[in-house]
Amino acid sequence: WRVIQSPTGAPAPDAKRELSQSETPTEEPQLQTEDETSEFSRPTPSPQTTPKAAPSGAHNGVAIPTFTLGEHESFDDDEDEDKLEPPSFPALNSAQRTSAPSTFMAAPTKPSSMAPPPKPATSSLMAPPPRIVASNLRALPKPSQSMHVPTTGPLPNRGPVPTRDPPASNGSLRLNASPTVPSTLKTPNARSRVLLSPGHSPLDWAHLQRSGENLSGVSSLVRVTPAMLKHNNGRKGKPAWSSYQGKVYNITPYLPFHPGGEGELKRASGKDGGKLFMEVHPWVNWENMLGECLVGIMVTEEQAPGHEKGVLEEMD
Ligand code: HEM
Repeated sequence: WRVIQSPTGAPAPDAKRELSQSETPTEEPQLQTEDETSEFSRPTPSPQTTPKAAPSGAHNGVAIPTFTLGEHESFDDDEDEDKLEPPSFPALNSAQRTSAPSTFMAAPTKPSSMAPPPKPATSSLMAPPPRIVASNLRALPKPSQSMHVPTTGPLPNRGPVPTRDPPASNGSLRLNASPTVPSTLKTPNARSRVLLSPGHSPLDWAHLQRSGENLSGVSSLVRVTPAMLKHNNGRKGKPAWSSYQGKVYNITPYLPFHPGGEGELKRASGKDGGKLFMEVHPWVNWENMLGECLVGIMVTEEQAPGHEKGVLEEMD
């Protein structure tokens, strides 16, 4: 534990640095001087070199060697590198040091009794860092060329904005809209909910669907021809049917519950309402909303048996 003390009586590295800052020696160096004299039988060192050696490494006569080595490593580029003390290990009186008197007795130089700390760049366990050459640096894209995201103007190759915006209120505007431009962008009033009459909230509709009431208007599922669908357009007391993805629904009971208003919903009467529906609110689950209103499935005229016509005439 005395290995931190220099055999030449030179102060420890910390003491060197502190001395360079012109600090006044204290009483502690006296203890250090005595210790060094008895240990190495050397004359009392110069007062210029001894005073601050004790505070940095000796506490109650015990030097702490651990940080001394670390500091040597961390100050590789320090201008005082050549004046550094010998390493703390092995101990000054160890067999290793006595077998190498040249390094032990010589003036403070780079420690030769210990292998120098490995440098990461030359370690065999780590691949050396890639060389950075000027040509590589020039090959990197400039931020203004490829990394820059334009903040104004149209985004290239993105296509039209999908119609997942809030629905529009005026269907005629959407119908007149250009097919390449989202209709919702041209609609002045993008969202127009109607004021539903009392007892016709979405929750009321949910209750009605679960009530068991026949909302489809038919006793069993029927095969609906295009003519049948067109006929049931909600006019003149006829039910309003609308098809969606090959299924036909009776939208009549839902009309007063439709948040977009009866007028909007009636536009899908007697025909395939899928296109209109998807233009306005593709996020709405049609099949869940109108599950109890299911009338049947779409078939061709040839596929329609005669009794379906009977059902149609019944409803007329
Ligand atoms: C036939 C099946 C349909 C069902 C089940 C249905 C259901 C709904 C629902 C649940 C909402 C509220 C949406 C929300 O809260 O985000 C809504 C709103 C609306 N629907 Fe429909 N709809 C149907 C058909 C249509 C059709 C065919 C049109 C237009 C031609 C339309 C136009 C609107 C409009 C304008 C709104 C109000 C805007 C809004 O609430 O954001 N709906 N519809």
